[in-house]
Amino acid sequence: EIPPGWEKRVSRSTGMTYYLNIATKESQWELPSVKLGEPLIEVQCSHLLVKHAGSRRPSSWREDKITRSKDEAIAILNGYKKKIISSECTLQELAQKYSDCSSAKRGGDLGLFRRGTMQKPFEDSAFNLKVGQLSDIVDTDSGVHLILRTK
Ligand SMILES: N=C(N)NCCC[C@H](NC(=O)[C@@H]1CCC/C1=C\[C@H](COP(=O)(O)O)NC(=O)[C@@H](N)Cc1ccccc1)C(N)=O
Repeated sequence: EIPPGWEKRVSRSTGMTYYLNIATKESQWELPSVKLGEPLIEVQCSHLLVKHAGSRRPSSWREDKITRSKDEAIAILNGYKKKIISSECTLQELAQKYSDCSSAKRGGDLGLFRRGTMQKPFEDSAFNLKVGQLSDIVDTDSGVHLILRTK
């Protein structure tokens, strides 16, 4: 059957069935195969980062000197999570406006990455998400994140 995070579509021009990745809007003819039990080599994620005074680099494109407390950053991120879960906004929309990471310009998209690239708490969360699944709040030296696995 179709793995989570994908949708079956019929091409209007050819009547052929194709598969659409709900999060990345990429499409492909072949049924996306989730080879169960195979080690997951790389994933694609989008994230929303809220930095705080204790972040390793308390500065971003949004704010030159970030002084909010970690508790405040967590409260802000919980507010964003509620909006995403209620479908009021998408993570991409909120990341574009509010993420303290340079990936904000790409709706938080980090591209495909392998283990060993991101900080451990981020990697552990990302590689445990199903495609289309949103993480809990993840704490790294950069700040606090929401992660959406898109591939
Ligand atoms: N694709 C890669 N190889 N990029 C290197 C990742 C380095 C890695 N980054 C992290 O673990 C966190 C989690 C996601 C973003 C991130 C941190 C910071 C923000 O925090 P700060 O460093 O100010 O503390 N954003 C980045 O790194 C951005 N280049 C991510 C990115 C942006 C645009 C396109 C692709 C990737 C690390 N080992 O520090």
